[in-house]
Amino acid sequence: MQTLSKPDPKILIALDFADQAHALALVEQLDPRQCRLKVGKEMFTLFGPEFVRSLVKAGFDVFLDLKFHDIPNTVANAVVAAAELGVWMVNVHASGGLRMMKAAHEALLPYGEQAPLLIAVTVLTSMTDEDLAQVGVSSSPAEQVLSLARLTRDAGLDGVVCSAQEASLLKAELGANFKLITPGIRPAGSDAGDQRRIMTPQQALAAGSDYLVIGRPITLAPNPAQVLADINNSL
Ligand SMILES: O=c1ccn([C@@H]2O[C@H](COP(=O)(O)O)[C@@H](O)[C@H]2O)c(=O)[nH]1
Repeated sequence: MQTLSKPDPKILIALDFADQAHALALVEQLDPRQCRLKVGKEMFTLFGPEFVRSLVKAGFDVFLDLKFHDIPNTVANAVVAAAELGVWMVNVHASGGLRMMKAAHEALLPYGEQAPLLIAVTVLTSMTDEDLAQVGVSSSPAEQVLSLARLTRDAGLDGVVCSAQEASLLKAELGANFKLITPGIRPAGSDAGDQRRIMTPQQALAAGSDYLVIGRPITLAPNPAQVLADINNSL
């Protein structure tokens, strides 16, 4: 008997809306086999866990992008709370340190196969050399991303958030199974906005990104479902 493998959509749509009805109108046009959804700080703060549960109930894999950064005990309890929501992926800040990341990883072990993927943010895709220098980091973004990605791997996490510009370096250094989630994706000709380390969807996938986070180029488009379909077809 032939077994059908579960679809593994590469695009994670960042739902960054101040209005829940607007977000849900977009979600209704989407198919969980074609994309996953990302809920970040804006929508979680406005609409809370109930909003996340409604997306999970509608059949979507949800990346809860709250970037936890706190003492180990607090972060461990926060990722457990995320697991209880049934999300597919959750994240912490790698700069919270090795002990913090290990505590988060260990807190999810009782969930076994049901645990969400646990990843760590390295250097925000909005940041340049100059931004890093202003917060006391003298390394380049690529050096800092690699150093934090190694720490993340040592803590036992599943992967990192980085820019696609660092993807080929990280795949070569950390191996194929260490997942790379890359925001800062901009289809050719679209506005970079506040993002600085950007790549097109096609370049990002070729460089080794596992999942592409795309927000405004899809959500602000007149026909978001068509833009999603066009990007998926181009990959
Ligand atoms: O380094 C990071 C980490 C997270 N993000 C988030 O991704 C989306 C990107 O949205 P766009 O509209 O495509 O710029 C957004 O929710 C960020 O909070 C990131 O951009 N960079």
